[in-house]
Amino acid sequence: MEKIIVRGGQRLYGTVKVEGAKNAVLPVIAATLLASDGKSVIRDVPTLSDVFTINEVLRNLNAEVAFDNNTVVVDASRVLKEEAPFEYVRKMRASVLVMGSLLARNGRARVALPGGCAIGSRPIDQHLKGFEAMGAKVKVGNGFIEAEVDGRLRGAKVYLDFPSVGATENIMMAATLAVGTTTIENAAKEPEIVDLANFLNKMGARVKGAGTGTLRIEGVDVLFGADHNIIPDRIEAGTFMTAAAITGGNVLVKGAVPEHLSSLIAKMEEMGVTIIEEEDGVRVIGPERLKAVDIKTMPHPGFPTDMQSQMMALLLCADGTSMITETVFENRFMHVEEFRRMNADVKIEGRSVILNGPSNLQGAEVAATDLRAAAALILTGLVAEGVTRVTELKHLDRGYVNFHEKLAGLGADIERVKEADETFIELGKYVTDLNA
Ligand SMILES: CC(=O)N[C@H]1[C@@H](OP(=O)(O)OP(=O)(O)OC[C@H]2O[C@@H](n3ccc(=O)[nH]c3=O)[C@H](O)[C@@H]2O)O[C@H](CO)[C@@H](O)[C@@H]1O
Ligand SMILES: C=C(OP(=O)(O)O)C(=O)O
Repeated sequence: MEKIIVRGGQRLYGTVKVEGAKNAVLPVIAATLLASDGKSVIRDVPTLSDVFTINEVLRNLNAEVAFDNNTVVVDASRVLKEEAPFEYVRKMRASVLVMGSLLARNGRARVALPGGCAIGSRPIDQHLKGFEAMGAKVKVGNGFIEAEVDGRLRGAKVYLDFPSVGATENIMMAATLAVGTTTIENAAKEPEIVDLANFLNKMGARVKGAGTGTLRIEGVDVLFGADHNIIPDRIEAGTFMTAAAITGGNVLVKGAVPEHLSSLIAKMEEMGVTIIEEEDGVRVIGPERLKAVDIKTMPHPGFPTDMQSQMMALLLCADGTSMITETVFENRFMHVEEFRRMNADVKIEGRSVILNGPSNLQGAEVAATDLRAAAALILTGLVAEGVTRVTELKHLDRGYVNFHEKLAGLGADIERVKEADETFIELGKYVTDLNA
């Protein structure tokens, strides 16, 4: 078993560079399946386990995929298969994003039911509602969702009950090759939706309104491979901004796009953090004392749920009482119990969490419950007294490239070890002490 070991007490200084966005690259790679002609070249791709998984899903569907030097090249011009099996969907829910492309290309898609995960039940009813509105027949059985259409999908009006990111993406991809025009009302407005729309338009699609609540997609007959650079990861950027703030440090987060981070910047400023927009990123200077604030997660441009646990780490260090309300996922507080193991004064009340800060944080052995919780526990370890050991790093690797190395580059006392290595290191220290 691998662990990250953090010894608290170092302020972070320097520059850290963000990678391409996980949540942009996964739908973009799924969209490459729409190109029956030509190769797609996707650049600034982070080397995350989720990217390896989506690449495997595509290979399994008979696409040719190469991944080297942060660049993914996809040739999806061969006849595609139609099934995404459970072994991939189980590893990564975003595998369901191939459904829209497959349905549009093949007229048929069969994808394993994703089921729930650590942050909520996460149904995909809104995705399916969109496909049905476009003329697909959807059947659920034996652990699979099957969608099929006679001939081509037809443009339709789709109203989403909630501005779901995945449903907006899946329906948008399906609509690009439909006959006629599709409108998606109450669409998600996340920067990753805009990135996907830009990629689709480069492929020859006609998508308008990305970034607003109404998307209009005029179907075309054929799409072509295209060349695209993925936007910077606003959640990775926000995580490093939090690392700077929590340690009272001074860090330039290179590549952070302020317009993608406006709710986080506003909340950090309310807490007394200095944020300076520089030419190539965002500089964060942590204050001596942080102020308590209330936070409610919302769809973009509201406060992102993917920053909720990192912000919880920061609020544990603030003076006074804070409240965090989670409105996007019904069960995204699994990390609270882990924070409590670090002596955090935090309790859950319904869909909110109440924090009385500053907590007298102490190092402990804690387990990551999802990828953002993994990052948040490590951030807490940066300021806790003593040693924090974080396990279940498979979650971290889904969303962060070389997280501990980037933090070490900023001055954190952090290492990643295998359990056997740790015993060896401890033994080494013991022998050194004996010899002293
Ligand atoms: C790969 C990716 O991009 N993941 C992001 C994406 O996930 P994802 O696309 O899964 O998130 P959604 O926006 O779809 O989900 C938001 C809420 O809507 C509900 N819902 C969603 C679809 C549906 O058909 N029915 C339904 O009820 C979900 O259970 C959840 O409670 O957006 C989330 C919300 O910003 C982020 O936390 C994830 O990091
Ligand atoms: C919840 C997240 O991702 P996913 O939707 O891929 O589980 C996340 O990135 O925080």
